[in-house]
Amino acid sequence: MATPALLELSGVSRTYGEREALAPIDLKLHARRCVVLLGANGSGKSTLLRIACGRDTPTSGTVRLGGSALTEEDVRVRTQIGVVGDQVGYYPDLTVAEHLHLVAVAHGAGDEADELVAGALVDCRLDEHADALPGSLSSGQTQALLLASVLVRPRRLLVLDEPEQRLDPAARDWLAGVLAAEKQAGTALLIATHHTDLAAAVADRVVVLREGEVVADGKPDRVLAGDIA
Ligand SMILES: Nc1ncnc2c1ncn2[C@@H]1O[C@H](COP(=O)(O)OP(=O)(O)OP(=O)(O)O)[C@@H](O)[C@H]1O
Repeated sequence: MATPALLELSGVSRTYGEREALAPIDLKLHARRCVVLLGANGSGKSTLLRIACGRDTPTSGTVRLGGSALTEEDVRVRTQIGVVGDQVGYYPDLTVAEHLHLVAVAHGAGDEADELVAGALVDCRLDEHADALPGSLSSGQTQALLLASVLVRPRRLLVLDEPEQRLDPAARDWLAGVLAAEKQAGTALLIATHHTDLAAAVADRVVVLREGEVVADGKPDRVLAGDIA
């Protein structure tokens, strides 16, 4: 019997006023799999991601995570999702390590919090900045801190909106490695990006949006080669 999808969007659309930002879309995402959304500015990627992580309500359709309906109100279901988006959130008076420790404990970590933080600091190349205040980090290091923040918490799904932003090419390679390890560990990944290199490195499936419509959908090599229009 086929394994049920972890995340299932059925007939999901989003309209703002008269404007249809996202036409009805079906999308299934399984554990250990990565779907990457590509598309020009304004094509609907972030809209889809916000709905997929329960931060916005679709105009039509349903979202299910692990078989349960995902709604803006249902914290129990949403807590299984780690999100990296536009918002930069940290306590400015806590050090990088203290911030990560707080996030870990807030998500239920006990004695293992120190180990989780130490691992995320190394994985995100922040170990030399553990005692720095977040405000003193470079923009790329700040992006790494946002990623580290989702690695110290339990997660079945990561929803990442342009996780490569502010990262230099070497750091983008590092990011691809971290995301590959996440998949290996069983996490499902839904990512919006403008970097086809990242899509080629981590995606199992690439979906291209144009003005809210899916215009290509398939395996990365075929979609990125332009075989699927
Ligand atoms: N809160 C909102 N109110 C009104 N319109 C919105 C809102 N959010 C998004 N839109 C519109 O929906 C469309 C899709 O936007 P969205 O942010 O999803 O695109 P995107 O593909 O993520 O773009 P980018 O690559 O620039 O991040 C755009 O036309 C945008 O103006």
